[in-house]
Amino acid sequence: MATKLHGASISSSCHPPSPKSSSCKIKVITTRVSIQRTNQSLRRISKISCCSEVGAASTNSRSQNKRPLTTTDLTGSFKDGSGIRVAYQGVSGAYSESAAEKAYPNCETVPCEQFDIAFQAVENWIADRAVLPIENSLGGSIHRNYDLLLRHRLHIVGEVQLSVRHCLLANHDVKIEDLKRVLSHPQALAQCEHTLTRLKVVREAVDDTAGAAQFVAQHKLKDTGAVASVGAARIYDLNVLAQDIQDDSDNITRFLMLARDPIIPGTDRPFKTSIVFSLDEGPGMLYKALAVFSMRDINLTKMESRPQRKRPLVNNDGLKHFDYLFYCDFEASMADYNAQNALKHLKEFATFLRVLGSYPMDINLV
Ligand SMILES: O=C(O)C(=O)C[C@]1(C(=O)O)C=C[C@@H](O)C=C1
Repeated sequence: MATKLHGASISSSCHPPSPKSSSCKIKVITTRVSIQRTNQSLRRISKISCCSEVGAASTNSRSQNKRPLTTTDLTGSFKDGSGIRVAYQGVSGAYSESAAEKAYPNCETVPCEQFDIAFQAVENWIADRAVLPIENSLGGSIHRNYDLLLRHRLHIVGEVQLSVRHCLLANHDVKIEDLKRVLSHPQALAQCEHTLTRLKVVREAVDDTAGAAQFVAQHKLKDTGAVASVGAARIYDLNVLAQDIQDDSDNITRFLMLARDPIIPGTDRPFKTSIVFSLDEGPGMLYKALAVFSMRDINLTKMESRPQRKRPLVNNDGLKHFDYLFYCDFEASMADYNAQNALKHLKEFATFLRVLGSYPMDINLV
């Protein structure tokens, strides 16, 4: 199983690949990730270093053997995910890993201890993509990840909707009535509220669903179960005591795919764009902001407001108000003039505006 990346494994002192900086990065990876991984990274990093030297005048034999970049180098492997390393929060068997595999079927998944580490793994070129759960049809928004989107500089390059079917897992000789405690990710516990209330068990939140399964198995617990996937049951050799224990059979989590660079938005298929903005305080300000979309017939699919962490309170004529950031998804590509005009219009009065990404909509639910 892959080693989980943790905070200390990511050094912010290493920067995007250049022939000079890659040795520094390799050192970081060598100490933390499995040897096999390191070799793959070495190959990848040396390939990138090679590319960055294309065209440089040099007479040594290494330079003479270099071939020019082709379109396939730029796009080929990213199509089916082979050669891509995708960072996710959790351990093997987490739903985020399944989301990564749905988006990039042949990718190499990189488990990370926290969401923040997954972002840093991409920023520091340890991974090529990060996958991030952002909202669930039963549990709602994953607020922390909205905050992380703004704190980091990654771009949204895709979305994946995954049907999440939770199981109640326990060690092999444990019966459902033996359970006094159930471990899982807080979102998963919230999604199984009814079942867990009926069982009268104590709920304990842990970092991810598969991590809960791993803990129960490793410690051979007899009075504790885990809410996790059927895949996690297989990986950690646990018994499935109950299947589909989520409160509603339609339990869908939406994940975002993040990369260092944005993709070029297209108009060949349905696209979605995610933005974040802030406004001055005053009557009708949000109404005015949303009107830039409605007057152009652009459909909004999601709206989320989060307090501005650095200045939560604004002073308005002696009255203090919370100052908000508005996250908004709309159904249009940034290649579309209509969308460009809407944002130009919004920018005229928004106090802050950032496009988080323009990416193909996921229309296949798995
Ligand atoms: O713990 C996991 O398996 C995750 O991938 C995280 C997560 C989440 O954060 O929402 C993903 C999907 C489910 O909604 C439950 C948990």
